[in-house]
Amino acid sequence: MDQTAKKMSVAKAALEYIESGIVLGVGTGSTVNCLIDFLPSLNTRVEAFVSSSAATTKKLEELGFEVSTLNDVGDIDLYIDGADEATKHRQLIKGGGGALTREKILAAASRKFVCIIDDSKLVGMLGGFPLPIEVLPMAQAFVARKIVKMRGQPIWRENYVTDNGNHILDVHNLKITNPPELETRINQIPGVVSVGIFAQRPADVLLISSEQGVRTIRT
Ligand SMILES: O=C[C@H](O)[C@H](O)[C@H](O)COP(=O)(O)O
Repeated sequence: MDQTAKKMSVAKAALEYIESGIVLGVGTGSTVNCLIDFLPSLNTRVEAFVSSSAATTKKLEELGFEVSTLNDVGDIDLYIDGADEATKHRQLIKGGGGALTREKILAAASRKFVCIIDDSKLVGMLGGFPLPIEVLPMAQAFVARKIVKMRGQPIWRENYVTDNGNHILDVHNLKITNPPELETRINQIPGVVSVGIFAQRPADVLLISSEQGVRTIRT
């Protein structure tokens, strides 16, 4: 089973969580794109869609779905998104596709967050994947110096601008032994818009696809 097949199978498993009449938050990335491709064949009727990125909005609209803003709908019943890394405690690194800030807002506004990954992303400790941090462009060098003091190696994602007009630092070689604590510490650096550690609001349900099928870890 190749990685695309694993992404499709975990996306399909997430469809079971979509009930009629709900407000559905849709994440960003190749795994979520598989989910979006399944949506037209869904029998249940979603009341409203909220999107975490311009790319996801475009894909939903191309399939004929109307996309609402978070301000329009209030809270989200269910948020489905992928991740770059996940632990069995459902803590995540996200933002490989640069959408971390809007994803974090949607996750925080959701009653239930279902994260869909393939087994290559399940890790014992977060940090093997370079940690994305969205920063205000004028604070980029300042934040980078602060991160170096934390013993990380920040690399500017060149020629990339987020949907919010900001920059991304990808931080290599960080030992994330205490994810919620590091999430707070990085969030407190002036100029940081958000950090790709999702530990204070972890996923409620983690679906992991492998050769053996889809496994569920939940609260
Ligand atoms: O900014 C992007 C998101 O956090 C994605 O959920 C994450 O990068 C995983 O994407 P993919 O499903 O393409 O591996």
